[in-house]
Amino acid sequence: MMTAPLLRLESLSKSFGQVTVARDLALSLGQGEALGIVGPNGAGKSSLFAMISGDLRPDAGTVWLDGRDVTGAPPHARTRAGIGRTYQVPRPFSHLTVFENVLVCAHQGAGLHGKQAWSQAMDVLERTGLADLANTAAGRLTLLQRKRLEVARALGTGPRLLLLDEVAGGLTEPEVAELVEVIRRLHADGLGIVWIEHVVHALVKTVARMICLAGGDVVADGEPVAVLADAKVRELYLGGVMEGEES
Ligand SMILES: Nc1ncnc2c1ncn2[C@@H]1O[C@H](COP(=O)(O)OP(=O)(O)OP(=O)(O)O)[C@@H](O)[C@H]1O
Repeated sequence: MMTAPLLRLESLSKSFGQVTVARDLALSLGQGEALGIVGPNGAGKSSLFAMISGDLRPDAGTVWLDGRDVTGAPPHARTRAGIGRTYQVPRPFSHLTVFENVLVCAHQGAGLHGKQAWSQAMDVLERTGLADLANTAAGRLTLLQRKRLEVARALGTGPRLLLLDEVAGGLTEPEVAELVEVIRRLHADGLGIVWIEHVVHALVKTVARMICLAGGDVVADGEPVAVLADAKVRELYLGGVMEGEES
């Protein structure tokens, strides 16, 4: 029997008045695949995540997870079904510790209790390099640590599909390299990943496939190097050089 794709978007459409964020969009992601998404500001990238995670209802079209139609499912049901996401603006519980923040996600997102929730949270802290900061209040973290915590909170919900929204933004080059290592390991462990990122070179080091979104549609889809060399993609970026690509 053929395995269903991890994620399939079929004829997805969404507009806010005159602004179209998805235009009959189709996309399929295999089990354990890592996909990068680039595209100019306002291309509809975050809106796409919102439609996958259930924060935004498409006007038309279907979202399939593991062959199941989840289009009508609310966000918490999609989290239970295996979709974990980060947000561009992280909002951890700043008065809670790093461990407690992830524990809440294991409890609420994955429905785990007691020892199971504890061991899931500890495992996630190890995988994201936050174990030494387990007892630090989230409000005291540096930007890199906050970005790691955002990934950790998404992982706490026990996803099979992880949606990363610009987690490398604002970091120094060595910090980007550290984050890339964390994400590469998650992917190597079999997690399906979709990563929206303006820091293009971080994507190139992590994913084997990239798409470029513009005007609510996929304008290029393929190997990262080929997508970045695509004439349509280069035209979308002023000067033809994308942020971070030169390094
Ligand atoms: N809830 C909303 N109501 C009205 N317009 C919205 C809403 N959400 C997004 N938009 C508009 O839709 C367009 C696409 O936004 P979106 O955040 O999806 O783009 P993006 O590709 O993620 O951009 P960026 O790279 O800047 O994060 C923008 O013009 C935005 O202003």
